[in-house]
Amino acid sequence: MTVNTSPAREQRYVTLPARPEPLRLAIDETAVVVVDMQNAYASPNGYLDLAGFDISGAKAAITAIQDVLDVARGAGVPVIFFQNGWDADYVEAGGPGSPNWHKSNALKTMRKRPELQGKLLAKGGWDYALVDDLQPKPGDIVVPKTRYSGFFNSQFDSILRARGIRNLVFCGIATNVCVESTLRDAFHLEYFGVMLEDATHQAGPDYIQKASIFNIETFFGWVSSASDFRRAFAQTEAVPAKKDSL
Ligand SMILES: C/C(=C/NC(N)=O)C(=O)O
Repeated sequence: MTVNTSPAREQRYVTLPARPEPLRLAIDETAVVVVDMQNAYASPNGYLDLAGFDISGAKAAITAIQDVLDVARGAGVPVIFFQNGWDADYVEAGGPGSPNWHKSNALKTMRKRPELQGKLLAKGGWDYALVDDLQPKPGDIVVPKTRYSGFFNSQFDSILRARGIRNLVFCGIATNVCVESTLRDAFHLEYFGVMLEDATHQAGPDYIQKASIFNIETFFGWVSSASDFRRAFAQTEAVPAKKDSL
């Protein structure tokens, strides 16, 4: 039985300009991760907007992500969408025994405004849906999640390991919550995480975006941009397979 399903073949690499240093990535070991680009986080009258967060940067992030996905799909890089939320009865959100019940601003907003009950981040509803401008295409993967980190209680790690993915390119909303939480967990699980800063938007004031960027480039991973991602893939390097492995 042959266990390794990838035959020895040419390896393709890109060198992504990044801080604190450029990253040379094997394309076959890389995935793009789109975090929670749902109406809840990126549309007027979605959860973040209703909860009083400034979502004015979401439009620019959507445009940048569209460009990143265009490049990724063209290069055969897997695209993985996270979709954050809970069943319509909010059982998955956890009750008063869960810190999530106390910290989730979506749950708190619904308790404050009972007319919103059942609307925010509920599976099947408009708020939970991915935004129209970033709909998955055939071959993309959608991973539901119920907490900030995409690794927690989800299929994400198994999906990555089964495909030999080691490098994760992050975009989405919110930089300082689900993007950073997932990238931190990626670091602890030995994945290389890079965030495309202009393809993200924070939940909170501008300094929060800067704080996340500092954390990521100093402690947990690398920071690059959507335009550098495109430029890097325009200069793909092919390394022929070694003769003795043919
Ligand atoms: C504040 C918040 C952020 N989520 C995210 N996708 O980063 C939440 O879900 O409450």
